[in-house]
Amino acid sequence: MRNNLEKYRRILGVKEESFQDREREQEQHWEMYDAAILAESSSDWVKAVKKWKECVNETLKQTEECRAQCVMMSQVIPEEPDTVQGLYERAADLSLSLLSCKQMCVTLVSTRPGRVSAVEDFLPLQLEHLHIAQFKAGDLKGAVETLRSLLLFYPTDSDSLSNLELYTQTVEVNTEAQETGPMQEIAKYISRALQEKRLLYFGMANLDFKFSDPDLWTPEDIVPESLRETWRAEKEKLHEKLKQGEKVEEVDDSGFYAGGPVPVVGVTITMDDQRLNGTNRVVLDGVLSQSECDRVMQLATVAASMGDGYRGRRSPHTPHEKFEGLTVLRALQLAQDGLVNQSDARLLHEIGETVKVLMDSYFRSHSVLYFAYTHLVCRSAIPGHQEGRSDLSHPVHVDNCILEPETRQCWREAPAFTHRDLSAVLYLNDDFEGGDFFFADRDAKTVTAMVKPKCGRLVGFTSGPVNPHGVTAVTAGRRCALALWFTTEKQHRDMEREEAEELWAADGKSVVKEEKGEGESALKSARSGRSQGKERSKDRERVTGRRDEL
Ligand SMILES: O=C(O)CCC(=O)C(=O)O
Ligand SMILES: [Fe+2]
Repeated sequence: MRNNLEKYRRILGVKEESFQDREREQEQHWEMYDAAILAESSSDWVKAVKKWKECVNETLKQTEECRAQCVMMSQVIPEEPDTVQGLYERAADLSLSLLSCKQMCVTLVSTRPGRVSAVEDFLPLQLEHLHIAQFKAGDLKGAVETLRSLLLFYPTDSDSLSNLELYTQTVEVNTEAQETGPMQEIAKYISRALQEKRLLYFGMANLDFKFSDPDLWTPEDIVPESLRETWRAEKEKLHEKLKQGEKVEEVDDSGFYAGGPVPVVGVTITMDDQRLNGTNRVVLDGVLSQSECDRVMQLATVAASMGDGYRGRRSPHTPHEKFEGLTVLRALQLAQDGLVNQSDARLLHEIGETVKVLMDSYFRSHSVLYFAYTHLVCRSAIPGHQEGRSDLSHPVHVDNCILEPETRQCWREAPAFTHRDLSAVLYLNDDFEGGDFFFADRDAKTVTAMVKPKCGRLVGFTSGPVNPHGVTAVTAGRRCALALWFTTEKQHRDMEREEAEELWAADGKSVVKEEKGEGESALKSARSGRSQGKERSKDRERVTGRRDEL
């Protein structure tokens, strides 16, 4: 649907005003939510405060709009039910249904469009983030107000109580700040919710009304005695489920198993799962010789200056760095135009073949592996833009799903490249500052392992939720790496790579260079080992799948 909308937008004569995206209007709080998380990840606390406040207000607004819809719907009187009900029962049923509809708005508003599960405790979660951001931004009065609002949801929460003590004892807090009460809107929200819940639970206990409470914070004393035992048991079950979710998440169900052989002469395993504190991760050294690194670096320099930047954007991740990318096909086209050496363009292609052999062998699986996307990427620090910088060169992410650090969930859905199964990054140099690769926990904060790039070092891992990762800021110089992704889904194989191979084949040269004992190459055994060139030319059919890119 979204893709179609984009297509219509591009049709000649269609103006932006022709579109009114009603769905987007209902998604604004998610945009604010994402902006707030982003601001937090770069420690921009002032912005985070602003975005969290907007998010809380928008969430309350969306809730009101949803509740108004319930009122509209309730004005249509349903037909006479089959069951024989007295007038009072019927009236009670209708008004309880209205209340239940209003309560369900919590679930609707806290479910991202296109997803099935709601973010539990959505409003308390936002308040939790907000008070921390306020504290960090130095707005202690705001932090006290937000924390007191959060305590209305969970009055006995020990973490919140000790935070409150910390905030109110901080020297800079004046009496006015100390006496700040909770936000009025939140106080009203809670007291209205409690009134409604009381009636709904009464209906459950006495009128056989069915109601499923969308909140985790509902206090026990709201629930009538007769329902308490079942209520407690259900709550216990829910907590158990949430805990289970946390436990199983570290199991990699990708179907890949680290620990296979490394069948390339000169390549050694430097770090395995154990050294990298995780699952399905590896660091290999000796994949490229120094002169190979130099040749690819040279290619990057020439090609980048030819303007194959990152689709006109300076950097997709940070304004403090310049980001340049080059694909195999683009390298070949530049070679055909005589702008770079044919042999260097070909080297880029061949390195990919070696990496594929290594990844395929080390991460054992029953599936056939295809290239999904390959590009050479350089990140350069922009001089004069490094002072006081606290962001990352590449924020913590997972390659094939959208990581939501607050809930520790990872959503395997667009715009993530969901078909990516294995990721590999092959480094080319180390003459820059910063730019370390790191694995992180799903909270996107706890670093579990660091890898320092250097020529010929390859970091490989499964592309799913067990392997969140990022890159620290490049604060001086230029850091280049060849990033490769592999897929087990044939329809998502890299058609651009095949196009490049066709061009080479048309030139009367085989795609994979024959082994001639080039002397310098650490790539020897691999390149001849596993070429799928011939196989590819057989299945030439066009795929309609989305073109892969960064
Ligand atoms: O350059 C690196 O070290 C990692 C890059 C990365 O994670 C990515 O492009 O997805
Ligand atoms: Fe990545």
